[in-house]
Amino acid sequence: MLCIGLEGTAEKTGVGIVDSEGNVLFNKTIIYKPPKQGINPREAADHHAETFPKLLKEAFEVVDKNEIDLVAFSQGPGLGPSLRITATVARTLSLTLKKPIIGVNHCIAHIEIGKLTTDAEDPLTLYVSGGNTQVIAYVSKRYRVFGETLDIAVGNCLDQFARYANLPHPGGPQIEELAKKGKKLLDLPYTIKGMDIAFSGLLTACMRQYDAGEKLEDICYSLQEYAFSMLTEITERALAHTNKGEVMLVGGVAANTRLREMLKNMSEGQGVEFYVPPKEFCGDNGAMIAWLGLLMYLNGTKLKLEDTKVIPNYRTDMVEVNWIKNIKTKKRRIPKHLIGKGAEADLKKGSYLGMDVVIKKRIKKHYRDEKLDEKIRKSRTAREARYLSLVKDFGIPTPYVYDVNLEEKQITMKHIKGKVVKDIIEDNTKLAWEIGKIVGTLHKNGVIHNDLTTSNFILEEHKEESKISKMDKERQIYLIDLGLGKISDIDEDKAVDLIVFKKAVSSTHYEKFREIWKEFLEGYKATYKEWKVVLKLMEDVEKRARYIE
Ligand SMILES: C[C@@H](O)[C@H](NC(=O)OP(=O)(O)OC[C@H]1O[C@@H](n2cnc3c(N)ncnc32)[C@H](O)[C@@H]1O)C(=O)O
Ligand SMILES: Nc1ncnc2c1ncn2[C@@H]1O[C@H](COP(=O)(O)OP(=O)(O)OP(=O)(O)O)[C@@H](O)[C@H]1O
Ligand SMILES: [Fe+2]
Repeated sequence: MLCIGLEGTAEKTGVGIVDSEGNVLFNKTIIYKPPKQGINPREAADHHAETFPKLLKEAFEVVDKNEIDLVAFSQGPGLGPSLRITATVARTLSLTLKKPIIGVNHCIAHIEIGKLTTDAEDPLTLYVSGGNTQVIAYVSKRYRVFGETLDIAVGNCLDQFARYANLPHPGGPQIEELAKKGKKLLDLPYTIKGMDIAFSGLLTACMRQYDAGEKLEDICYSLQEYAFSMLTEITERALAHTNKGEVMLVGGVAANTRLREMLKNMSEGQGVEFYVPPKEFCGDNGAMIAWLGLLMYLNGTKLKLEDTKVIPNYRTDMVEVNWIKNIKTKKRRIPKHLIGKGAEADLKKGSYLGMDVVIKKRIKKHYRDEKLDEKIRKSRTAREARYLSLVKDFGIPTPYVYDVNLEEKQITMKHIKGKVVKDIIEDNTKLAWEIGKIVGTLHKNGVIHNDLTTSNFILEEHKEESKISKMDKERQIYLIDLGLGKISDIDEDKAVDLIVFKKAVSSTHYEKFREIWKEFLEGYKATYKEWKVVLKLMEDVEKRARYIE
């Protein structure tokens, strides 16, 4: 069976033909070069209208058009005008050839072509391009987004900086070349919120450095080091969270050698495989649309012509996956001598003045520039120790800190005997109410956690019944992992704290998401009286990173 795929979500026009065995018979992409002020959606759409007929002619010179059995097109996410032209061309083609039509999700197409062209089977995927930045994993019948950008995509950040510095579009490859000649690491913002990330602060800071006359090579070097370390870190965080055994890098920015090197290095450190598709299949292309179209069609998806409307904000987790059947899942393994291995730290049991303790050591990350790595690990260790003590004063249970060693980047704290809330919350959603209360208390006191997930709460175990006094009967939930915490009374910071938690819950506890989120909000509202402002802002921030018509 042969499928022709049309890609046209933004400024690239792509046509590909793939057979049901996964052989790519034709694949060509033509990029629209935008004027200096950036992509104008109408002009990008005009480019598609001119380019599709040319590409189709070429494709049908390689494969007889009468042999085509299926027409697939990118239905979203993307720019409205571009998507509409692509859909129109696809409808016309389907009617002319009298063959069925199928609309596919562009982001998932990037992942599936990656799986086709590498040995990856069930990877955690970092998808980085001009329009998207997401960390995605397949869990329980859907591709779920564990982390993503809260503002602009990384490719967009690179392209916007390039334009500011008078470099041609697309900026990514230009910056990569210049970065090779840069040596000095500038001081720039490094923004991580749980498994989410933000780039606009980094972009503005680079523009200011350029205005101040810093060498362009050094800015490019620093921009790459910061942006790619941040991306590698959120991927590592999602890896520690999902325990997947493979990492894959896809999207246009996957062409970058430095980013590949960092992710490979991180994957080795976590003992998992790393994959990246050949360059032809990293950026937008028609073959990926054709291949996903085939997978869906052969597994029963049929689309009526009236259902071919474009979906500009088509989310990765909206797609019901029917083509993944028997999956061979590899798992990340935690070394035996540790009680836990997070994204940042190794956790070991120990003893301190006769007490049971946990030693949390932030280990060196060899993928990061050495100076940047030292700075991050030191400041987070100091911060975590400080905040664990600080929030105790608000009545929030945290493990007692016995010792802090900044040289070793190590904290010795009380060992909380119990279960991580992530493993038990689905059977006891009321725990979310308690978490809401803890977060409400933090916010009331002007503290932001910045890494709220159900892995960062521990429910203390019951002591032996006979030894329990009345007061002890109330089991306590302990808050841990405060390395990203900060003092702030800014409502937007509080809103982002909730977004981070919401996303962690919706990707991890999808079946109980509504109940957990409802309980959480009730606990939060009961504790923090300014909740209304925060919830309103949450909606605004959530909208920011989406495509709009
Ligand atoms: C919605 C869709 O249209 C959009 N497509 C897209 O952004 O094109 P893609 O081909 O996946 O990626 C282009 C981006 O990839 C960057 N890029 C290309 N080569 C690069 C390199 N060597 N280093 C860094 N970035 C690079 C470009 O600067 C540009 O931002 C997307 O996938 O989000
Ligand atoms: N004081 C403690 N007592 C008992 N177990 C703990 C304690 N601190 C951490 N742990 C265990 O170790 C795991 C990882 O700890 P933590 O989240 O602090 O590390 P991390 O590297 O910062 O993780 P992340 O991947 O969230 O960044 C926890 O989920 C928990 O299971
Ligand atoms: Fe793309």
